[in-house]
Amino acid sequence: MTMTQPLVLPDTGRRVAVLGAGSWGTTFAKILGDAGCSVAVWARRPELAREISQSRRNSDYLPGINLPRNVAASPRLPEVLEGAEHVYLSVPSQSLRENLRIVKELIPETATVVSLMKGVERGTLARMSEVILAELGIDSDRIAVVSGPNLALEIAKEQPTAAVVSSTSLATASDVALAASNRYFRCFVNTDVVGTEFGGVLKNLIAVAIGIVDGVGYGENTKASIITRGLVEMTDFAVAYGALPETMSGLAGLGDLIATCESPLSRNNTAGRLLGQGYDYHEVVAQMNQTAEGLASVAPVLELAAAKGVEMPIVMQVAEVLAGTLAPRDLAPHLTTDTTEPQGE
Ligand SMILES: NC(=O)c1ccc[n+]([C@@H]2O[C@H](COP(=O)([O-])OP(=O)(O)OC[C@H]3O[C@@H](n4cnc5c(N)ncnc54)[C@H](O)[C@@H]3O)[C@@H](O)[C@H]2O)c1
Ligand SMILES: O=P(O)(O)OC[C@H](O)CO
Repeated sequence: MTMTQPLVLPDTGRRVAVLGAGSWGTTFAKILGDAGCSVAVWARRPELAREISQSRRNSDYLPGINLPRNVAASPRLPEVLEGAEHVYLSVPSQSLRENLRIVKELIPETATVVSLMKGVERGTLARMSEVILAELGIDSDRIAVVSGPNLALEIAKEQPTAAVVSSTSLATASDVALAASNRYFRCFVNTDVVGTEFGGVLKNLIAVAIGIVDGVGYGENTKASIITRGLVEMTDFAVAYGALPETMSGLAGLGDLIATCESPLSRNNTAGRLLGQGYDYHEVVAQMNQTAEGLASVAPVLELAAAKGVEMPIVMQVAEVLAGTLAPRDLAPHLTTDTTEPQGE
């Protein structure tokens, strides 16, 4: 039996913790480390924790990327969370609640809790910040969310981009933005938590639609129509839930929509492409070895849309393709329920 080494971190700056050592958790740990923080990462698998701490690598998720020396990992939650000023959460959305129940007593009393996730919980229909609020029972001013055009591997290669940090407290958002901004990653702040979170959730669904038509072999007109009409659906939905329209035309809305729809690095886009190529839902899930949040968020988003009377024809068609009741080649942006509606507004 190989022993796991104790977590050793150079005391370079403020201590933060990242829970989840997949593509985004590890990339965000690098962002924080390169911004000067001392970063403890929770990796469920001891061998991954060892690779991160000893080789400064996470070769399964981020091949070829070197992590800074102020990032180390452990499978033991108490030593990861000890003294953390910020706790960044990057596990699959559907597993957040069960994970919070495990870590609740270990999170330092004054820590800010930050969601890096882009999903809605099935069953409760809760956004990730709402799950955090419900499970931890902390003041909403201690909760922040991060979202934007943030494809992990590009950022891990230090290609410059930006993100939005949102919290009901501007001071909390600014504090997180300061901790997470570095020479290749710039954080802007706002207090529109609803819009920032829903932007990240909804663009995943449109990216699945783009992947589907890509897999079918349709070209740029179809994709541009879906992106344009998709942004309308995203905005109608988010505004119905209290978001500011400008959030949807910013980094957390349009910005992330473009990045995710255009990139073969996107897992949602990839899952859609497999559907478009004729694989069914179960075959796609079996082929994906990373989290494609859009697949789980379709049903809760449609439930939320129905509750507010918001029409989402593209998301509805994605649900039908997933259910096997619509052929991928029949997914089309012109299949709105009301063709007299002004298009692209
Ligand atoms: N990868 C990106 O480019 C990116 C960018 C921005 C946001 N996000 C969001 O970050 C979140 C995490 O995505 P990711 O890309 O890191 O996914 P991933 O699939 O790369 O990694 C998920 C991690 O969670 C672990 N995990 C799986 N099931 C778990 C469970 N039940 N409990 C605890 N841990 C579990 C996995 O072992 C893995 O380490 C998602 O909500 C995603 O939408 C991802
Ligand atoms: O790989 P995806 O589809 O989960 O997208 C990753 C990020 O959310 C892009 O901003």
